Amino acid sequence: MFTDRLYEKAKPIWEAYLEHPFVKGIGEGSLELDKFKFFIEQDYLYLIDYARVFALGSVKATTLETMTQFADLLHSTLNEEMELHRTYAKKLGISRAQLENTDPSATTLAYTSYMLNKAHQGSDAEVVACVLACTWSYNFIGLDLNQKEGASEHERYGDWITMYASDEFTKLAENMKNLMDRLAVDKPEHEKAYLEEIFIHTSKLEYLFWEMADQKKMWLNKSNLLDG
Ligand SMILES: Cc1ncc(C[n+]2csc(CCO)c2C)c(N)n1
Repeated sequence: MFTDRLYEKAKPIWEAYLEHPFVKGIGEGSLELDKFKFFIEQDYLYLIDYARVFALGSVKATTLETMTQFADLLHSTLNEEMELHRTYAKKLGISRAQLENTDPSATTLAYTSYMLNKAHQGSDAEVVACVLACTWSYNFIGLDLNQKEGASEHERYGDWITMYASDEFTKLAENMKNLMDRLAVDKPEHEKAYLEEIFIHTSKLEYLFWEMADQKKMWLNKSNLLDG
């Protein structure tokens, strides 16, 4: 399967997610709230553009089945994924207006701009390659964290783990992998290599996103010259 090839290539990056202090902090329930708050705010902005990528997928789909699949993903992003963030934001004292008016960090801009660019330029297969690492890697992380005794019952981050490790979410990730396999199967090698490049770039951007949240980094690490 094409997605087996993608996984083999991305494996060192994906394994590094599990060792990342932000991800480990979610699993152990020890992550500082200010870092999680920063993540939720940036991720909300990310999700708005991510939803747009799914909308582009519906436009580019060549079968009604694929069109429906993208439309379902658009719906679940706006209503389930973003609802989890709205619920967390409420608990953290962030208003809805505040959520929508956050300034994007350099990493958020890089990631969303990259996905939108590749999705606009490409076909439905490139659209799936753009969004695959996000959905699949969150399920990969959720399932790993959920193996730890009591992790899903943690007061702070238990809901987060439960959502991404759920059967429903696992099925969503599986459906997306199947769609990638279906769309890639007849493509010539140079197109497969291009899809793989997008998958690796987005896998790296996922790592940068964890790093950004852990450091609460807007533009630069040590100076606030470019902030504000
Ligand atoms: C940086 C970042 N990457 C991936 C996700 C995960 N994610 C984005 S939309 C969606 C639902 C439909 O696939 C999921 C699981 C995230 N929240 N933030």
